[in-house]
Amino acid sequence: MNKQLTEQYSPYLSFNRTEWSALSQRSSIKLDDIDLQSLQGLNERLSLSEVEEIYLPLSQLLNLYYLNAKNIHKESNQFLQMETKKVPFIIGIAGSVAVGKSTTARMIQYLISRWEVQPKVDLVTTDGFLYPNEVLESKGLMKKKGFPESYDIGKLFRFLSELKSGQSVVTAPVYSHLTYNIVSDKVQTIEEPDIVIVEGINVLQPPKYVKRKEKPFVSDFFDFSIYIDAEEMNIENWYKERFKLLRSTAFKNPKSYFNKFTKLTERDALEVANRIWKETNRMNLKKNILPTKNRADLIIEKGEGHAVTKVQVRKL
Ligand SMILES: Nc1ncnc2c1ncn2[C@@H]1O[C@H](COP(=O)(O)OP(=O)(O)O)[C@@H](O)[C@H]1O
Ligand SMILES: CC(C)(COP(=O)(O)O)[C@@H](O)C(=O)NCCC(=O)O
Repeated sequence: MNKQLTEQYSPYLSFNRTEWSALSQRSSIKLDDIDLQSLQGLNERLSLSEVEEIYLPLSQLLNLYYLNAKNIHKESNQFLQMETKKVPFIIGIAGSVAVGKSTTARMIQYLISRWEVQPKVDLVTTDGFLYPNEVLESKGLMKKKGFPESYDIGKLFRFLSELKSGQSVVTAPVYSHLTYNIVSDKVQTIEEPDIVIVEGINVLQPPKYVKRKEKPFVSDFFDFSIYIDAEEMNIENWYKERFKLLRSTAFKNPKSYFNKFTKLTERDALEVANRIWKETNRMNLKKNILPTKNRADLIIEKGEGHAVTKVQVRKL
């Protein structure tokens, strides 16, 4: 099929970088109104031109979806003669380990908080819904961290149901990348949010590990979902670069689960990163994450240096 026909039958509208970044001019949110230092503080590698050209238009599009969702919520409740409770707009962000989900989520959180309506926007990562290491060990799943079976998906459903039923205070469990485990005595408290961003590798996955078939998809609770994608080679490099960086920073903390790797030579440490990537993260990407890409409302394709090359938006 030629390109034009493929696009005609695709459920997505496709924008190359030039087309998408031209939308930046149409955005009512301007980079001048944004505290650039705070934005850069989110991730020192973040290029501000990338924020302006790619993430400002994205934030503007999310703003349209948000305002419309608020309207339809109010009007349909009036029609159904139901009380209109404050219910948060939920954005899901999916993609491989190391593709940039947390960075993108923090950036979107920041940009949303600068909207004229100044919504209260919270960010939750699904890491917190992993089973604690003790449980993973007993189930023989330590090398399958991040695979569907390593998450307490029932707990994630309960959390999302509480949010979507308008419960004013909701708590989420917390994961520490330092100890590589759930922090049993800590929770993240979310109070009266307008928007919640739920970021994680598993957020677009089907409920295949739930015994009762009638369980919903995690994404049934989302008002908008984003999948971040890149060539596997790039993601692997980003994973290894991050591993190298952490080795010279966070891993040095004696409390770090990975502290033992600081004692290895650079070559041996990279060998470990290589093994973890191949045996766990790459396998998970191929088997469980990439197949969920076409469930997203918007797909971001990234190339070298995290530069966005293409954005696809589901046709309405
Ligand atoms: N837009 C971006 N520009 C530059 N570097 C980025 C960007 N997004 C992510 N990174 C870098 O890529 C690596 C993986 O990003 P991270 O957000 O931690 O991924 P994930 O949450 O998907 O595991 C990190 O080292 C991060 O600094
Ligand atoms: C906890 C995670 C599954 C979550 O991934 P993230 O949402 O941070 O991309 C991942 O960071 C992880 O620990 N994967 C297992 C193998 C590894 O140590 O990378």
